[in-house]
Amino acid sequence: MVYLRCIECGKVYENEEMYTCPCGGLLEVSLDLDSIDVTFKLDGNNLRVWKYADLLPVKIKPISLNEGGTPLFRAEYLERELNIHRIYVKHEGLNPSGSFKDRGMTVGVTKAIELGKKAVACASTGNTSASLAMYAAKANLKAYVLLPAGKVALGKVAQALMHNAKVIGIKGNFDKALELVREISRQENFYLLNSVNPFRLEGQKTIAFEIVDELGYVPDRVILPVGNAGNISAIYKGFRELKTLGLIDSIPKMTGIQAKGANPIYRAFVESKKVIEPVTPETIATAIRIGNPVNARKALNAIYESNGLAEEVSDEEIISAQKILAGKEGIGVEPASAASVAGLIKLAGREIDVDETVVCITTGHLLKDPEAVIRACGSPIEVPADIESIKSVL
Ligand SMILES: Cc1ncc(COP(=O)(O)O)c(C=O)c1O
Ligand SMILES: N[C@@H](CCOP(=O)(O)O)C(=O)O
Repeated sequence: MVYLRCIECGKVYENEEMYTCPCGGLLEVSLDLDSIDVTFKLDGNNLRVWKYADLLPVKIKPISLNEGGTPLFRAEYLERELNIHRIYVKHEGLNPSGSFKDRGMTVGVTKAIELGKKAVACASTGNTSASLAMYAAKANLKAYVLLPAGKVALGKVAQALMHNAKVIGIKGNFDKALELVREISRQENFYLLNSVNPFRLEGQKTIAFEIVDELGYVPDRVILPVGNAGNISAIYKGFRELKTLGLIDSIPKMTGIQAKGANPIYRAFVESKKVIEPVTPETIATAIRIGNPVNARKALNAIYESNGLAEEVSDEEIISAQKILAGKEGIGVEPASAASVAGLIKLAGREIDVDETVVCITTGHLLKDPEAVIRACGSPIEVPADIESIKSVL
């Protein structure tokens, strides 16, 4: 049996079509882990989201585009430079739409079908909309997307448009778009697929399952960028479930990295608070340009309960980490994704010991934001079409 449980008042609901508790608290899916027969093996084989179907709360055949199974790269350059023995990068940019959101959408869109919904909707800084549009197309559902106009990377808008979503830009930031889409979804009976939807987050918890599956053990620390804060909450839940099932015996320190200009969770953490003060967000990492993260409470719980931490990084540190990943490790990520590695660089030698095993999650692909690349690297050199001219710039 699947229930939704309020993380604030503990009340439990059988109604699957709720996003928050009447008390205002966030809901999470509560699985009866004692009665689930776990048939998958954490043996490193057949990695993909639906390998873990025993722990995914849907009853019908999934709407799937073969999401998950992303590589865990050893980051040897960073290991040498930072003097940390084992650093891995889990490249979620290699999911079908180019971000980790696909893990959530395969479950969320399947749930939409199960509930008999005809349309899905989201607010987005870009990746959620690209993923929503792709999975809605596959499921033959209508998709509606609200974006902060002019603040979304071009690759992501292109994806949402081509996959047939109705894309609406608003003169406001992501937080405003989310407020609006929540109300519109209520009025129009759209299934809301932002991370306030607890079923979507169930898909994202498979990142934790895959890390253990691929590595063969539990890392000491997982570092990831934090925007609306669903992913850190979902991954932590994944580790918690494996521990409750007796499949692992420790949980990594969940380490959330925010951009300096969009850092409410970092601010709450440094003041040991459980409640955030929203900020007006601004950062080059548009994917995490979020000032009032909806999952802040879940994320802060994940950080405190796992003995993790929150850190902030500047836009310069983000771009520098993006260049190191691309130029030294061969891993192409969008700016927000590089925040995890920027955080690692900042915390190395301070908070992170030399013998820790660290997994950094890179959340989105380099090609999502080509304009950021040109700003960081400049445009290609142009020369006349002759050997001498080419040689002169080698
Ligand atoms: C590329 C990328 N990285 C990180 C994040 C932050 O994830 P979350 O909102 O789950 O904290 C997002 C979206 O929010 C994203 O698109
Ligand atoms: N970066 C996100 C912001 C929305 O987050 P969500 O997890 O609540 O959907 C995006 O790609 O839109």
